[in-house]
This record gives sequence, C-alpha cells and structure tokens, in this order.
Amino acid sequence: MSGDGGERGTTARWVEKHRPLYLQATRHPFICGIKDGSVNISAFRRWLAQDYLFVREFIPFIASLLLKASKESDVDVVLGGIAALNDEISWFRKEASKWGISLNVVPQMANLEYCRFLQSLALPDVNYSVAMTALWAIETVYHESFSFCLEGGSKTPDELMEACCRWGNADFGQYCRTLRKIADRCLETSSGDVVSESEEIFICVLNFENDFWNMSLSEL
Ligand SMILES: Cc1ncc(CNC=O)c(N)n1
Repeated sequence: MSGDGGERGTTARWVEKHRPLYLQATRHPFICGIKDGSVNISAFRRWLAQDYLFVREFIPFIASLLLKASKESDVDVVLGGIAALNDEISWFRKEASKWGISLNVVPQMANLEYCRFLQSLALPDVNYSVAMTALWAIETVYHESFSFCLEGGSKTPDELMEACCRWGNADFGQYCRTLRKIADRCLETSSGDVVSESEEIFICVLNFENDFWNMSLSEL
C-alpha cells in the first residue's frame, strides 16, 4: 500500500506533533456524546443550524482553491469537493425541516470568527499550499470526528446516524486522504516560510474546530 500512509508526509508529522490539539478537535465531548448516545439534542440542533451557515461560507473558500489549482488532477479533486457541497446544502435543508429547525439563525461568535478566517484564506494572494493545508485539515477533522461515532460499540442515536455517515463514510475518508497527498506534495516543494505558515494554519483550524464544538455544546 505504498503512498497510502506508507511514507510519512509533513501533515502526518504535524498530526503527531500537535496530538493533544488534534484530539481536542476530533474527540471533543460533543462528538463523544454522539458516540455514547448521551448528547443533548438541543446541542445537535444548535450545531446543525450553525454548521449550515459555516458551509455557506465554505463554498467561496473551496472555490478559491479551484482557481488556484493548476494540476489537472487537483482541479478534479477540488471540483469533486464542490459537487459534494451541493448535495450537502440540500441535506442541511432536509435535515433542518425534519427537526423543525430554522436555518435563518444568527451566527455565533465562534462561527463568525471561523468564517472570517475562511474568508482571509480565500484571498487571491494566499499561497496554494497554505490554503490546501487548511482544506485538508477542515475536512479531516470532520471525518475523524464522525467516523469515530460509527466505530463498533458506538451507541450513536439512530436519528444522528445520517449526519455521522455524511462525513464519517469511507468515500469521504478517501477524499481526505487524497487531500492529504495533495497537501504533502505541495508542502514538499514549498519554501520554509510557506511550510511554517501552513503549520500555523493547521493549528488555527484545530482551534477553530474545537471552539465550534464548544459553541454547539453551550446554551447561549
Ligand atoms: C465547522 C465545520 N468544519 C468542517 C466541516 C466539513 N466540511 C464541509 O462540510 C463542516 N461542515 N463544518
């Protein structure tokens, strides 16, 4: 299985180096609560409405990566990500109506700050390696979090399974591994400054994701 985790790339080293922060983002109490069935449904409802707003802001960010990608295979991967978001937006609307949730809500502070960060990364002068590192990290946190809720022995409530499968499924996992390979390839030929900046961005993503879960857990 060469190329599939065989040789360790830069991103794998960062995951190891920043393990506590990585676990904070991917094994958060909100996620652990889904996995053991103890989650407060009002927290899930809060997360759903806020995440819809986040995903709306995620679209221009990923579109900016489409503009920056020059390698044909990268364009295909990013385009696939955009196509998946089209389906995801429909899913949020369907899920919201199932739960009787309004998606017309005010973004909370943690969400606003994360969205502002996405907007700054979508600017034309942001380096492709930096932005690609962010995309890999953002998608991977969701995959690692929700696939954890699908592992054997999980007591994930039936009505939350769709959300967990959306980001926890094997195809999304493959998409994340493809993003990791692209990021690693980019970082390999990047300057030291760009590599440092990318590592900083990785850390920022982990912190923003942790704040996002915290926001979902906290009653206003
Ligand atoms: C806060 C956050 N982080 C990552 C994702 C996953 N990417 C697109 O759906 C998400 N939906 N929300």
